[in-house]
Amino acid sequence: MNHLRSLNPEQRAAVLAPVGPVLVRAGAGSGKTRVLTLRIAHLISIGAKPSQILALTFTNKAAREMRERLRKQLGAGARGLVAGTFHAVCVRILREMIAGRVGTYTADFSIYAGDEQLQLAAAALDAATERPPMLLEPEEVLRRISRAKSRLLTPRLMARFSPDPVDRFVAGCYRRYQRALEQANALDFDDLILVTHRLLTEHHDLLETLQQRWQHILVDEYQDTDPSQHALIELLTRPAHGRPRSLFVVGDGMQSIYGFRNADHSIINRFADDFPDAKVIELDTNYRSRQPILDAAYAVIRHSRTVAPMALRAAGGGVAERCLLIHESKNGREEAEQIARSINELHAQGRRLREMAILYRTRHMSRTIEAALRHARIAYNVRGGVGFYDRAVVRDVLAYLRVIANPADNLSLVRIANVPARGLGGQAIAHLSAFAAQNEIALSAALAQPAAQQHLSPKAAEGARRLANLLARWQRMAAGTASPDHLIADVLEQSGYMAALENRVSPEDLPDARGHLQELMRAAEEHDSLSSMLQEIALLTSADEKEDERDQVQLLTIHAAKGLEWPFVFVTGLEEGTLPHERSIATLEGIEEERRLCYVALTRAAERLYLSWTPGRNRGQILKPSRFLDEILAYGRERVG
Ligand SMILES: Nc1ncnc2c1ncn2[C@@H]1O[C@H](COP(=O)(O)OP(=O)(O)OP(=O)(O)O)[C@@H](O)[C@H]1O
Ligand SMILES: [Mg+2]
Repeated sequence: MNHLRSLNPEQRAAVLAPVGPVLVRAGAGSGKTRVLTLRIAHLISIGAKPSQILALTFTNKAAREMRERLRKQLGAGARGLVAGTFHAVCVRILREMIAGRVGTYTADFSIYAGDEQLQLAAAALDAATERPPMLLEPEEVLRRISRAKSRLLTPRLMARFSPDPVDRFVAGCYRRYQRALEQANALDFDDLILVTHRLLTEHHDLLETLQQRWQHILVDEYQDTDPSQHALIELLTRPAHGRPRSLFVVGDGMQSIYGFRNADHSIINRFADDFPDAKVIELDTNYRSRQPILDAAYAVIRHSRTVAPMALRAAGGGVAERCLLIHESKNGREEAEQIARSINELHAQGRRLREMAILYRTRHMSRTIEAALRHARIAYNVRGGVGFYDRAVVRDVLAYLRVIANPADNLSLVRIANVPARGLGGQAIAHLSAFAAQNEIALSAALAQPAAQQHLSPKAAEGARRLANLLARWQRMAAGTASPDHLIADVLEQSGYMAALENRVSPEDLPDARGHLQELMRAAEEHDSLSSMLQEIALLTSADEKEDERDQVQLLTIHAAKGLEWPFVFVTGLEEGTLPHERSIATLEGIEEERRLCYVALTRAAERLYLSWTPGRNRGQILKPSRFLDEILAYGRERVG
């Protein structure tokens, strides 16, 4: 492999390490992802079939990039390799293996996220018979359920072993929430991991099948795995048939930023304890950033109390001037205008817009920046804005499709029951739902039952019959040869949705809404089956969206910037209350995570890092510069003085 020559000795040692548990632990930009990709090429060169390799990444985008790189290196030799997110891989496993083994689930289960989860959590909370020990919002209930799931706790274990009385109360909600999910033949995101884990611990034959299928597992961004993901990896890589555990993980404890999603950054530190024969390799040369940028990152992370900070050495010499610029503005608008000016300067010097990124702590901060960029006529792309699939009309059509694919999906049916209006108002739906619950059938099945229609108004009964007939028609189409885009066209036409679109959206949004529906059909053309289309959409996360090749400045949250790099990076909002975020300031754990987040932000830059702050971001309040900014300045003074 001639690309091995371009590696430094530690990187090469990692790529060529004997098969076994290997951890590459190293700071930002030290080539971890690159080493992981080359490790795959190495495994193939020593006889592994691509189809025996499973690469787990954090976003679909990262997975796509990995497949691209391997295609370049290995050509057709990379075919069959599975690279995907934990969730995507678990969906594949579950579609293949869940039916008949976990409750009443079938292979066509829906995946519930966001709103749908919240609705079920709210219903589970409402149905509680005991009084909660404190005022609880559905969001908080959901957070606690999610946390329990990430630790592989069932409702029973949560009720029995939680030291916290609130958690013991939530365990009851968790049980009801889970029952509602199963009735809808639906899983939430955490279930994808949890249920897969349960399936594989309870069915040894299935575990063996998968261990046979994937003999080598690699994980990027390992610091952001949660305990359930870790347990799943441990299970899948258990030594079997005399083969050693082939597990190759790369990560950086300093970049652990998904604590709010239950990631546990101590997992990476325990690797050598969990796998006593592990080989641990550290890399210390940074190939991405110039030294002053790395010094700024170190100035922040060296104060961490939870990770042992490592200083980073820049490989490249070259100019190290004007790598770090700090700017104070009067308010957020002026900060944004200053950024626009800097971008125009760089652009005038011949740099491309896509070499620049603007990072911010919270999503809403993009609004002011967007206004300034529009005003300065600078092309930009907001990653993770209101996603295409979050738009109301798109979600309506998807709800139709989900009921067609999974007739038990009650929430989706409720969404579209009266869209367009067909006499099935709130009361009719409540009545039908009660009937469905009593008879233990799905809401979609209740629609067609004469006994259920008896107590409806004639108009509602007629609406229910019509909808039931339509659903049956579409289910036949989906089971037959109709392609997903044909099916969507038929749904829009026959349901009357298209004709009634004017009632659904305001006149000025109408052209956009039509455009979105067309776009959805285009997306559908790329799939041969309804279920493959729905699956891909369910797994899109805000961090990944389609790559856009146009020359545009990239706008994104720091969280979404993980693993990426640009020559010029603007990190905005270095104020107390913004970064660190005010919500996190009160606790040590909170500040620690903000510190790591800041480290991630700073280490995205290769050539030049622009830091900005303003005391006047929030009206009626004067903000102080971020402690992280103070630390960067203090470190600079220390080194000069
Ligand atoms: N030995 C090397 N020689 C030249 N360039 C390298 C070498 N190793 C890595 N690089 C380059 O350095 C940059 C950072 O590499 P990579 O993205 O793999 O780092 P990373 O450790 O995964 O970073 P992060 O922690 O941000 O995910 C990339 O542009 C990569 O191509
Ligand atoms: Mg990486």
